[in-house]
Amino acid sequence: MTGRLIYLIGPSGSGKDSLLDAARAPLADRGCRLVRRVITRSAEAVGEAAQGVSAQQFAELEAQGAFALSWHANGLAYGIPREIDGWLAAGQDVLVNGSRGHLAATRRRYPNLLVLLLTVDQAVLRQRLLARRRESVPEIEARLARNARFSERVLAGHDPAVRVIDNSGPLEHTVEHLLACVDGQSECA
Ligand SMILES: Nc1ncnc2c1ncn2[C@@H]1O[C@H](COP(=O)(O)OP(=O)(O)O)[C@@H](O)[C@H]1O
Ligand SMILES: O=P(O)(O)OC[C@H]1O[C@H](OP(=O)(O)OP(=O)(O)O)[C@H](O)[C@@H]1O
Repeated sequence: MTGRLIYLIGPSGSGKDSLLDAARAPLADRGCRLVRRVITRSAEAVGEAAQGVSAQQFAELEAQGAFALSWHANGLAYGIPREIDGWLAAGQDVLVNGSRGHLAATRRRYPNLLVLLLTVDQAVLRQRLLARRRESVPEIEARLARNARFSERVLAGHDPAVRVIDNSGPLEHTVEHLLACVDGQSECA
């Protein structure tokens, strides 16, 4: 049996990286793999266990077929290494930090996708992005503006394959909710 691709999406600053970091050990206990993304972001700014590459290196990797999924957003290019297909074929679940903008394309390639949508109160979101200090203030404003294109469209569908996880409260609660979703428990709304 093939594994499930679990696609974690949500606004910039909603806590995707923090959640994946905090859930790393319990996910590993469940045999769920996390994949290291390839991003055209400078190594100092990466802030997650990602491989930083130049735009040219990214294009070369993409042309070589190194990515199972890739997209452009926020002035950056992001790639999900093709090794996830081997893990899925071997029956392992794989959780990736995904893109709302690339959701439809990801679904076409992985129809049985489980989508986890991480949300956070809008005011909290701005504060968290500013406190993170990874982007400049104009870049943060651009990321906040990008949200308007997605959140309602994704939520409005009432799609049972999209599970909503709120991260406005303590991260430990969000980790529990994530694990309940991965375990397929009914309290994962
Ligand atoms: N539940 C939480 N409570 C308080 N701060 C959080 C919580 N989750 C994430 N953060 C903080 O919010 C900021 C954005 O989180 P991050 O994981 O980088 O989000 P994303 O990867 O979705 O952009 C980081 O500074 C992080 O430490
Ligand atoms: O289509 P969207 O849902 O807007 O997502 C676009 C990209 O932005 C996020 O990455 P990035 O690590 O740059 O930002 P984040 O950590 O602040 O979410 C997310 O993981 C996607 O790769």
